[in-house]
Amino acid sequence: MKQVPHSGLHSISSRQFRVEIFDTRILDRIDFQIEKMSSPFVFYDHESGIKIDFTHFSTVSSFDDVVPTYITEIREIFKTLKRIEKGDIVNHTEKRAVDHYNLRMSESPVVGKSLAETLKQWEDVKKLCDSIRAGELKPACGEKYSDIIFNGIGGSYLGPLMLIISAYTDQFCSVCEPKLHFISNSDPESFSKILGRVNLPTSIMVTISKSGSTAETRGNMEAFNAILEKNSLPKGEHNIAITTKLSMLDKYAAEHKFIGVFNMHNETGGRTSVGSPVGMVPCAFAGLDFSAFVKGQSHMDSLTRREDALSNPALLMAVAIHHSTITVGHKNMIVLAYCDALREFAHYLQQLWMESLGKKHDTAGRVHPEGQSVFGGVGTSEQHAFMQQVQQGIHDCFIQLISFRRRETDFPITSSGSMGRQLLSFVKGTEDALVKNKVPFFDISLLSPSLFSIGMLVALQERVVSFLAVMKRLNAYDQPGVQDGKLSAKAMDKLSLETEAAMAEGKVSFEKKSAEEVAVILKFDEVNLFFLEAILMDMCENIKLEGSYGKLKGAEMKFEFIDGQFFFTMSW
Ligand SMILES: O=P(O)(O)OC[C@H]1O[C@](O)(CO)[C@@H](O)[C@@H]1O
Repeated sequence: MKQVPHSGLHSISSRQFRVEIFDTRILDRIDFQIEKMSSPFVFYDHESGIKIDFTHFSTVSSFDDVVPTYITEIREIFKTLKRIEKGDIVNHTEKRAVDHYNLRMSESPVVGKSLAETLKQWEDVKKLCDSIRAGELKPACGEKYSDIIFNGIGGSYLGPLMLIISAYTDQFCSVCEPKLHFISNSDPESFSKILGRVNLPTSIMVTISKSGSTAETRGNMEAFNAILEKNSLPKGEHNIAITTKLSMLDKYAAEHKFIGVFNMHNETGGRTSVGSPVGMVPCAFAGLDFSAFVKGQSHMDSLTRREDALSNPALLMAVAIHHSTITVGHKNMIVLAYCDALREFAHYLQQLWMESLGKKHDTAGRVHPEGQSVFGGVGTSEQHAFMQQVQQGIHDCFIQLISFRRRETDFPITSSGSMGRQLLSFVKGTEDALVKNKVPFFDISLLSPSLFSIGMLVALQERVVSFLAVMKRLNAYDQPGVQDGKLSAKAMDKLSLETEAAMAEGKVSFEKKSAEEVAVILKFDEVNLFFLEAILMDMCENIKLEGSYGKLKGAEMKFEFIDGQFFFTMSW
């Protein structure tokens, strides 16, 4: 194993590896050129200042040993990369191309999709949002719009939230004007709290949904619009939509004359949509320069498109991670970002990585379960949470540490010199402890948490995920598993409505009946008792709550728990 000194890495300005692999599948000889690397273990980009240090990714002895063993996969990676950029169908499950890289390419081969087109769309978005922010566009009451509620879930929520938190931390609601709010879940309690904070006549709900039919998002919009109606406020003035053309939401927005509709492409996946209007509109309302973000993505893409494998940062990361997972079996990745600006970054990555790489089948349709669990948060806070297990408990993970080298502000602190220097001590202190405890990690550092840097980080992770998917032979761009829960929730919705209707119809009463017996009383032929019992329990708790069981007004319901079973009583 090659020994790399703890500090003072060797400087190799230009080195060539000629690699011959005695594998009959490989017909040509491949040359790897290392140019801008100070060592095979450190990647550094002079232009942006991003540095990725693999020195302590101990499951990889050296890239010049390990990279050549993945030549077949690397060839496939570059073939796929080109097919993606050309707009070929690469998501075979959904039969569509994948265009998030094209949206930020200076010279994209796909007509109508490029960095220039994206920046043009950004100008349109900004125009509308700026006129709302400046009070040029006002609702009927004549006052300036005061509150924007972003409504979306998964990729239609995590990216926007991450961008806004990166600029304002979690204080965004009190800092931004208009005030910004997020609703994602179906959660009546948080929805009610948001409604309590906003001034309804000067509020806008921005509904973000690629499909335009996601149940939670649709439900939140419906509830908001019902409240507008109750208050005699027109829907159009208080709604903006971001969706694909002709989706259910798009049609609804046209019908109700929403003040803004911004379309995203069918080829833009939910978890990679932050570079589309999904990220633009939140940035515009928050006064953030989205163009810097997308230019950061574009710059990173130029680095991760490099075919000289050892100077392509995403390829090095993908090889290191893939090698580690197949040789040691590390299935957990912990992301620790040492900066409050990246508070939501690990959460964002969780969807990007796990929805993309957690698959049952490979691209040939064979059952071959894969996955990469992602956990994380903000360092140093997480050192006081899960780092005990990571350092000394089971060795089932590798770590990504992310930090920034330049500060805009600092405050003196006796023990460390300053607050910023204390943070650095914690980054390096953690790394030293990881080395001592033999936990592999790589360290990414950038200049400052600007939108450009965050764009680079997002694009880097997207590319690593794309590359890993090729190495693991899976489709990174579909998510059939998410569908399972969605379909079951739909079935539960149906039963819930049927139960309410059947009870209301005959003003049904019963005493001390099990869910199974209630099903017989309601004349349900085939019923999922697991669902029915949950519905009956919910009725017991909420039957009198306004807005919950409208048809059961006047009914009383209670349950008893006898000998390990629930029995229900209903009366009117
Ligand atoms: O933007 P939509 O269509 O509402 O979907 C939201 C999220 O739901 C998913 O389809 C499944 O979780 C994600 O891929 C997507 O980000």
